[in-house]
Amino acid sequence: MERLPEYLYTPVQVQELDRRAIQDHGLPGLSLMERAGRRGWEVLLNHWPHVRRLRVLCGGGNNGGDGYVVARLARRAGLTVTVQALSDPDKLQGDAATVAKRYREEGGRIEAWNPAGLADEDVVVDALLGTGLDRPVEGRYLEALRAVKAAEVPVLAIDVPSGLNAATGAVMGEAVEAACTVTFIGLKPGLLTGAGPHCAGQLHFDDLGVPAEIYQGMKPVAALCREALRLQRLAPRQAHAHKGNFGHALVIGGDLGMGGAVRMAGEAAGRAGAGLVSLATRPAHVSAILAARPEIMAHGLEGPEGLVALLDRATAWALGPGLGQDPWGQALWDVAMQTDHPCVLDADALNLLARAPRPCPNAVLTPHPGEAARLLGVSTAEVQADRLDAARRLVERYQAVVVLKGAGSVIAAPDGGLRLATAGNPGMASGGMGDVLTGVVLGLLAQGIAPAEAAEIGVLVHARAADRAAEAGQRGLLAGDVLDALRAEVNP
Ligand SMILES: NC(=O)C1=CN([C@@H]2O[C@H](COP(=O)(O)OP(=O)(O)OC[C@H]3O[C@@H](n4cnc5c(N)ncnc54)[C@H](O)[C@@H]3O)[C@@H](O)[C@H]2O)[C@@H](O)CC1
Ligand SMILES: [K+]
Repeated sequence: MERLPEYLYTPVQVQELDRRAIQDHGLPGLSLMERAGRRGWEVLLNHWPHVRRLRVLCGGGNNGGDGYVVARLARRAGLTVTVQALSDPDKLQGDAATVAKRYREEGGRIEAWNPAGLADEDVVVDALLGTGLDRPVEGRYLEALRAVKAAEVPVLAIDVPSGLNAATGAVMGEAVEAACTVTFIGLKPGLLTGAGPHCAGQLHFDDLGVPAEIYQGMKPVAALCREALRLQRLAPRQAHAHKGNFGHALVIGGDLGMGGAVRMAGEAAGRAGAGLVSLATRPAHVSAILAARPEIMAHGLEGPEGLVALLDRATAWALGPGLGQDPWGQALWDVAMQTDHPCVLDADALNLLARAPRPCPNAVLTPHPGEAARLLGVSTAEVQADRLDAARRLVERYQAVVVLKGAGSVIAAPDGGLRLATAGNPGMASGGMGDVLTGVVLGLLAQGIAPAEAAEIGVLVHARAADRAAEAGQRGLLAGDVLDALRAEVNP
């Protein structure tokens, strides 16, 4: 992926930035639009250097205006260009009306929307709706979005894939699934989470040359996970380091039949650099774990007795992988939740927490959308409709650092900080991936990294390792493959 700016702004904020650039800094809106269209055209040529036939679908606002600029440049370059307007082009206003006129003055024609021949185009430019989307798509727009999808033609989306809510990453009825998107002035969070990564495809950014001052005083709604933080916190070790410097990680979980989860979390904690790793699990799992991973100290527990001593020795602990919600897991939960070392709560620990909500100021919670829904008492669809807001509400309710997993993981901290991960891939949708993330975050906590930073770095390390492991293919990627790839990511 292209290098993207660190800070994210909502569509409404981007419209305000746009206004500042034009009104406060005297940048003509028309030159911004011309530059947006030119960047669109450049990205298009870069992706599809052999394109001959182009369909440009233009909406009735300024996003459509960007489309007319692309169309004009494509005609000049000798392409066969069909422009179709979804709203009456004679009702265009301002800069959009001007660029449509320029397009016509060079001999370009504007047709009404018509799906005929769509599948024969080399590329479709989606200039229907951008940051001005304010309601679910319906009518002609809906028909067009469906026809584009059905035609299976590659799409370049201008600014935002039409129909995607760029604030939240939710689909407003129907949305374009673009091969790539070129977005302007501010990176919008909806492009990076929920349905956003799927709809946007490869993301390109251009600030349209607006001066840095316009961003001043505008508080970003979120930011990307910091690569620089990963490099800083995972700097090379000192030559005289010993294992006591890197903490003792304890993973609690693995009820009968679920020993794999706790073992993977433990291994991940070790791969993330914890000095020592202990597991507290059902006695039935101990010998298999020791045979496979003799570096780990595996303790068999029939009940909570003995857990206090293990917790006392740990620098940080994680509860949840394979824990179950039966009396065994519940009893371990009751004991562990008395201690105040930094911890990770995952899987069934989150389900137990949802049953008896309480503040967890030392914890990192790592829910997937279903667990997040239970923690908030809402549906999974409601969580996915606005993942940033769901993460924020989880922080408020549980006073913990929260990692809301799923495409575009969101990390939310009690200080109000929101971070988004751009690394990761759909190969990660397989069993055990969450256990590995739990272990990575735990391993970082054990080394003394503060919870919010451990969550941010942990998500980055985990996703980057998954991307590395997926070089051989996403389908069939196993959590164990990600485990194997972790070491390269914690030694940057
Ligand atoms: N000078 C500027 O303002 C610039 C604007 N830019 C482009 O302009 C876009 C924003 O322009 P606008 O504010 O005009 O907004 P849009 O072009 O995104 O859309 C606004 C129009 O769409 C309608 N609309 C909203 N939701 C709809 C729906 N669900 N179905 C059908 N119609 C719907 C609105 O009523 C309005 O008429 C950006 O995304 C970007 O592409 C760029 O050209 C950069 C410069
Ligand atoms: K668009």
